[in-house]
This record gives sequence, C-alpha cells and structure tokens, in this order.
Amino acid sequence: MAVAGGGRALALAQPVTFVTGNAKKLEEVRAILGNSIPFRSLKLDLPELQGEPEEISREKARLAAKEVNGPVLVEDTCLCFNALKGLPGPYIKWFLEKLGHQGLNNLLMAYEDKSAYALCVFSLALGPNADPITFLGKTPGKIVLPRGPNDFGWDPIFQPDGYDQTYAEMAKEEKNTISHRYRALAQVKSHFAEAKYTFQSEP
Ligand SMILES: O=c1nc[nH]c2c1ncn2[C@H]1C[C@H](O)[C@@H](COP(=O)(O)OP(=O)(O)OP(=O)(O)O)O1
Ligand SMILES: [Mg+2]
Repeated sequence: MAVAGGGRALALAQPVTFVTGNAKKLEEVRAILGNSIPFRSLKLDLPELQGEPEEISREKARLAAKEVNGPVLVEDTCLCFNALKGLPGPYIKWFLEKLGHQGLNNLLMAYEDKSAYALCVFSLALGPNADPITFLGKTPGKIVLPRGPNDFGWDPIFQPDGYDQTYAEMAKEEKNTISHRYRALAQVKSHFAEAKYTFQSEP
C-alpha cells in the first residue's frame, strides 16, 4: 500500500491502523502517542505464531496488514522471568490466564532470583507486502505478590526497578513514562519523525 512519494517522504495510502484485541493496550498507546502520530485502531485478536518475540510481532503485523490492506502497527508484549531464561515471555497471556498472579509467583518459588523484564515489540508494516520494521522497549523489574488494582494483566505483580510500587499501584501517567510500551513507542515516534510519512487523502 505504501507508494513512493516525491522526495524522501513516503506517501501511505491511509493512516496507520493500530491493531489489537486489548482495550488497555490501546488506552496506553493513545495516552503515550497523543497527537504525535495520527492513527486509527481496529479491534482484532490476531492469531500468534510460536517463537521468538520479534518474529511473533512481525508475523502479527503481516497478518494485520493483509486484513487491513494498508499500513498497520501491532505490538506483542512479553513478561520474561530471568530465572526461567526468559519464560513465560510471549506465552505470558496463557500463563496468566491459567495460573493467575499467585501461580506466576509460585513459578519462581524454587528460585532466589525474582528478577524479570517487560518487553514490548512493536511492528510497523507499511502495507500487505511490506517487510515489517520492529521497535523494542524493555523495562527491568521483579515479580512480587500482587499489589494494586487488578485492571490490566500482570501489572499488579510487576515492580519496575527503582520503584516501590508495582505497575498497578503507580499512576497511569507514571507508568507511561517508564514502561516497556513507552520505551518502544519512543522509538516508533523517532522513526515517524525521520521517515516523514505523508498520507494520501481518502477517496
Ligand atoms: O503493560 C502491561 N501490563 C500488564 N499486562 C500487560 C501489559 N501489556 C500486555 N499485558 C498482558 C496482556 C496479555 O495477557 C499479555 C500479552 O499478550 P499479547 O498477545 O501481547 O496481548 P493481547 O493478546 O492481550 O493483545 P493483542 O491483541 O495486541 O495481541 O500481557
Ligand atoms: Mg495477543
């Protein structure tokens, strides 16, 4: 869908669509991006490949770009326990669903090392046949017993390094200045600033 425009700027056939099935992600992406990148959103729970985080995210972008038939942004979020060599990683959604916060803590019971990191991998595909570009954001922390409101995934059990509060206990605005998602989006923003994409007007 991306067609070469005059000069360096690339003209995209339509604004970028952020595709996710997760309303909370969308809320954070909106808050973090503000007006910096014009985008629309589409609620779609895309099938996810097994494998390394970056490849999962890239494949999500390829699928989404085919669905939308235009430029898309997707992200895949991992919660990686160092004692478990990065697992559950991209499988955190299913681990959380089956085991809950307590169960995730229990997984680390046998280990002294409770350190973990949150990883967000955004992929931008400029069209259905484009090779996706990825952007990574990582926030280190540790796994703790749940504290704070239980309204977004594993937020209550992740305490970022340098903070006494879990993601869930922090004000949203604060989470959005240090989170894995914020860090990945900072790179997405720089990419857009450099690429200077323009958008063709809708027919
Ligand atoms: O900042 C976060 N704080 C707490 N929990 C979070 C966060 N970000 C994602 N999560 C949860 C949602 C899902 O249980 C898993 C990631 O799985 P992931 O496939 O990326 O998300 P999803 O399936 O909910 O939405 P999508 O349609 O974009 O794939 O971690
Ligand atoms: Mg998903």
